[in-house]
Amino acid sequence: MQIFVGQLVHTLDPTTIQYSSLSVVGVSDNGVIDFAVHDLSPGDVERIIQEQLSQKANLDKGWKAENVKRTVLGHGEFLVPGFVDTHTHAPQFPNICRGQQYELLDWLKYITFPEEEKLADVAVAKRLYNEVVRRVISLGTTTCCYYGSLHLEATKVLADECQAQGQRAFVGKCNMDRNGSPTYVEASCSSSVADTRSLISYIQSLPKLPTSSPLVNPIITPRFAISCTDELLSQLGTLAKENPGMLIQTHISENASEIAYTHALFPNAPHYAGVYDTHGLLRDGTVLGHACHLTEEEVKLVKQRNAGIAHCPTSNFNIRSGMANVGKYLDRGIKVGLGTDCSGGYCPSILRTLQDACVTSKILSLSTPPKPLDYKEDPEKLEGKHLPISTLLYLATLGGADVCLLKDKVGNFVVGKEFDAIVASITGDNTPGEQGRANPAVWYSADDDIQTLVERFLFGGDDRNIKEVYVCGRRVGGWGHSQ
Ligand SMILES: O=c1[nH]c(=O)c2nc[nH]c2[nH]1
Repeated sequence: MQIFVGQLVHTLDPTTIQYSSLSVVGVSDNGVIDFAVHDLSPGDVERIIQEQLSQKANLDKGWKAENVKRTVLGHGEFLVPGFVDTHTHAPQFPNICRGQQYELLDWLKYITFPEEEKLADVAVAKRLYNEVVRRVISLGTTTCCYYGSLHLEATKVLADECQAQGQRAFVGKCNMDRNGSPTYVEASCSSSVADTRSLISYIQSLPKLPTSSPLVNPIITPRFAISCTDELLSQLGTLAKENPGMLIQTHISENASEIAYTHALFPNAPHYAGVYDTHGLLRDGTVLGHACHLTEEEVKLVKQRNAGIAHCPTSNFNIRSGMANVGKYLDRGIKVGLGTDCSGGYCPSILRTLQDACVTSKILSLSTPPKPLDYKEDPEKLEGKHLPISTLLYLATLGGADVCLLKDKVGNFVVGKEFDAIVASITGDNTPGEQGRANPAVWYSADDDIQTLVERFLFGGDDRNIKEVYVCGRRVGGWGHSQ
């Protein structure tokens, strides 16, 4: 068992955040949160720990209290639930920061497809994916939805890396049997589906966590409607039907030219979302990347099907796609998480994505027409307002977990969930010559309360402020972590 003693923050729903200036969290050897007691005064800590340990010993006579490892956090340190990245492209990482001069369709043609093509070589995949997964973990992402390239063998390597480095992940091989480039497109619909089936079997054979949940999961990944023939979408719909609990990820309604092209390719579909729906690909566990320009009818359909949205604001700004109205989606009860969308997005950190989600909501709120003087604002509603800290942290953690159908497993520190967590630390020393873990954007003061520490971390933090990263109770990263 491990016990963490210190400050903590987590969310319980989109508008409920819990700060605790002193908590005790016990994590069993299988990685599950055994107890969590908050808002303690320092004099209570030892008594609470001893009560919990003796309860454990009473329940299990063979259990020994001497195997307990204690981690006591310092003042500028606190526990945050591990981040969930609901949308990123592992083969595109070498392109991070390139290509912002293009919009989506040209960006795919000139920047993205030529890079993804390189993954035909498994040696490239081995070098690249080791680095990608390591970097993503170092930024506090404990669960990640990865798009791979079109290649089966390279995508197996990506799954192997997540497994080896201990990251909870959903890994999919992109399906694309049309509208790629002459050298980057799948040979046929049948080979695309056959490779997808092989990848699913391969990933399902990887070892499980001590809780018997899988660490790495397959995810069905039709790249987007434009890149899939009707036949391919139908066959992927059949595959989805055969695997009712399996996640599906794709792009939707990202930019104006993409939407127009989709309508031209699928003239009989009622709208973009309808293309996926009519092929059985819009359901609970579908992760829709972007969703910047959904029509009212599409919003209703997404809610009806209980699909989730990966909000990718950094990418949406970078390649000038649009702004997703996350406040509206949350008001309608649609599941929403955050996606870094590298390399449309130029930063693999969910913290950066959270900051851009905040900016998106502020721009949308500034673009809302002024309200009449007698207008009564509904305090429960988020649409038209800037998103509060509670909602931003929710999107980065529990909201993402909900999108990935993991809400009952991870996303906050509720007893019975698996311990996916970050130990954040904002006490870096900025004295000249003492570079250490210093982050010049974060100003630490010994007077800071937990709310202030959290604000500083969310808006100024980076990997220098991510001291430890845990997945299912096992330390997998953070600075100072050796592999
Ligand atoms: O941001 C994006 N990145 C991609 O790789 C992609 N493919 C289709 N649509 C896409 N959008």
